Amino acid sequence: MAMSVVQAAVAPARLTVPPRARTRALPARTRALPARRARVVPRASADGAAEEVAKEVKEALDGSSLFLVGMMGTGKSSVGKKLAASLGYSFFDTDEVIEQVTKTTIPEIFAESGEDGFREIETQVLAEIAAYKKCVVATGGGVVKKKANWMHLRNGVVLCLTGTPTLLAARITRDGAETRPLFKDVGDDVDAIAAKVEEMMKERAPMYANADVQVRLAEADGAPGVEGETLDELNVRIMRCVRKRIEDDDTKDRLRSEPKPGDITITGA
Ligand SMILES: Nc1ncnc2c1ncn2[C@@H]1O[C@H](COP(=O)(O)OP(=O)(O)O)[C@@H](O)[C@H]1O
Ligand SMILES: O=C(O)C1=C[C@@H](OP(=O)(O)O)[C@@H](O)[C@H](O)C1
Repeated sequence: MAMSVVQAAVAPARLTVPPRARTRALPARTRALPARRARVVPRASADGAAEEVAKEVKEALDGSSLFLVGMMGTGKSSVGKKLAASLGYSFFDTDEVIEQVTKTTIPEIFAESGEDGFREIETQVLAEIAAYKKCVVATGGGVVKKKANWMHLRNGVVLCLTGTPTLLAARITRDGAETRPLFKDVGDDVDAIAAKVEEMMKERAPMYANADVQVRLAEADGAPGVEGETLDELNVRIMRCVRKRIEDDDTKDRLRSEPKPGDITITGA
């Protein structure tokens, strides 16, 4: 049998999770949760809490995957690995899989095929990953822009990480803006990067709002742009948010229910 792009890209040990049944993978948006405003959940102490909350979230998710969306630098890849470890799920980073499959870097794909070329590969990779259960998937920041991608994201619970442009710009600057092709003309001035982040956030806000769960990153009191939470604390807080959302809505029913009109907003798809 021909290998899928995902199978070709990841180690066999990562692929012990059986593909989800066809009937669950196909219907677009059929498992959407209604749109919800951001919920503030108190800061979490990571000490000893991760295991307990992970057990409850795992039960509540009942095998559904968790898709992380959000702007560049919100930490989807970093915290995604922790979430997967806590839940005993497989971890995928769509950007990483794209680079493994194409044997090219993301900046090179943008340079050679433009953003449209990159988005085509991104959709193909997302479609394959979404066919598996029990995965935490860190997506690229622009995945929300394409309508077709939501069909795949809706195979699981979609969680959006948000942060201030100042915090995200500080992180992007630390990493080096040149690693992110959409910032290639902005330079490495942190204020210019923050302005660009803000502009992109405005454009994408209606699409990020479609996520089932919204989690806002913490900043240190009175120190904009300074981290206010460790990754372990964020990991626990995210799991609490997911658990709360699932409990509120009795996801066992909701994840399989028909969406209501207005559940999903896509612009520029
Ligand atoms: N909670 C955190 N505290 C400190 N640094 C973080 C945190 N989360 C992410 N980072 C850092 O921010 C940068 C962007 O994180 P990354 O996971 O690559 O984001 P994304 O995948 O959303 O683009 C990385 O350098 C990462 O180490
Ligand atoms: O926001 C975007 O459009 C993009 C975000 C990047 O991923 P991260 O969000 O993981 O940095 C990567 O997919 C590409 O550079 C485009």
